Amino acid sequence: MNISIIGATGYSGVELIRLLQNHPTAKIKSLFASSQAGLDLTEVYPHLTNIEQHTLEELDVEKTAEWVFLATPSGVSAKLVPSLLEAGRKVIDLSGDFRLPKETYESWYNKETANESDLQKAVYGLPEWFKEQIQNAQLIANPGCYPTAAALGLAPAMPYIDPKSIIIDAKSGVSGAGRSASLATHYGEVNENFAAYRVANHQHTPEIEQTLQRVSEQQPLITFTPHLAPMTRGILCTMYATITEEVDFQEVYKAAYEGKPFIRLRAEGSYPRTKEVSGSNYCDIAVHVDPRTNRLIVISVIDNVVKGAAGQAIQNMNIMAGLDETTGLTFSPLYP
Ligand SMILES: NC(=O)C1=CN([C@@H]2O[C@H](COP(=O)(O)OP(=O)(O)OC[C@H]3O[C@@H](n4cnc5c(N)ncnc54)[C@H](OP(=O)(O)O)[C@@H]3O)[C@@H](O)[C@H]2O)C=CC1
Ligand SMILES: CC(=O)N[C@@H](CCC(=O)OP(=O)(O)O)C(=O)O
Repeated sequence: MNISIIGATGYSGVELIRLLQNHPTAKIKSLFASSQAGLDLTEVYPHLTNIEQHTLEELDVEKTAEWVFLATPSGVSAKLVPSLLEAGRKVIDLSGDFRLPKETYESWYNKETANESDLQKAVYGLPEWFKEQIQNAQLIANPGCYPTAAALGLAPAMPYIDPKSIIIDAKSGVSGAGRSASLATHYGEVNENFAAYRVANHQHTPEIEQTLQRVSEQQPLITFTPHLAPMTRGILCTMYATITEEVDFQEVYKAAYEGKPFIRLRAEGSYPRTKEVSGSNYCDIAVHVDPRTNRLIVISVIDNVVKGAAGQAIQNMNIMAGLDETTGLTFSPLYP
């Protein structure tokens, strides 16, 4: 399987490079960048010295291989994907451009996306819930990092909770914001610091609602509050919802995720931590029930650049290619 990565110099791009090294049938053929095109990969990432030898190229659709991963900022793939599909490529887009209906995307991202007919071609790549559709897709909209952690954590509970009562309190490491320098992610601003951001207007809100609606008969209305935590990798979501039907939630989750290799349902009432999934494609989930408030409380953790981006993208590629979905992804988290 010959691979091209567009946006290879970003954090998700370089994570794709790391993970694809463990893949038995994938081979990186070309890496494309934008402002850093023309440099050797090792000039941008010296940790890959003697491991990957590539010159970063300026994008040319003709030069892309059969499998294309787009790890570019929002707005870029909306323009590139139509010509990649036209050229017969199989495309996995890590950005938000193909995840939402046009109007919803444009109002939450404040930019234009592709036209309706191209948007219709995309399959939402959350394998634990949409594997069948992914098998036949030519274009995957790889889920966002927060939506992956939140939807995997809440989906099994949807029939038994009030969909309008959901509160998602999420914390992300700084790599979620990408590699470009910014004041918000500057060491002096993030270290020993902790803050909420984009309260009531984060672009992942409609994506989480859309997924929870697709996996149930419910119309959720969520409160989603992201926070920036002083760590490099990881997302932890603590999620609250009012219980409408008393069931054994541990059993409900066990049944929902049986045979799903990357979901690790932890003991009821336990406390998954971000380091326990760091560098891996696992999503660890624990359910708690608070009888005093009649609320379900779910904790879910992922590595934002692996299950939240590059790892999930490779899981999708495996499914599209008819391989076992775990191919090249069965390594342990990096601990401590
Ligand atoms: N970081 C994360 O945890 C997650 C990220 N994502 C999504 O994945 C995508 C990539 O994110 P991330 O890796 O963090 O981003 P980075 O900012 O780290 O990297 C962006 C990459 O895109 C390239 N690029 C920038 N502008 C253009 C352009 N106009 N045309 C082509 N290439 C361009 C850059 O190239 P150069 O260096 O040469 O300028 C760089 O390789 C985003 O859409 C993001 O939302 C999704 C889930 C999680
Ligand atoms: C910590 C941090 O800044 N995280 C980013 C995650 C963005 C992302 O993944 O963007 P998509 O919308 O393309 O999925 C954010 O909150 O915007």
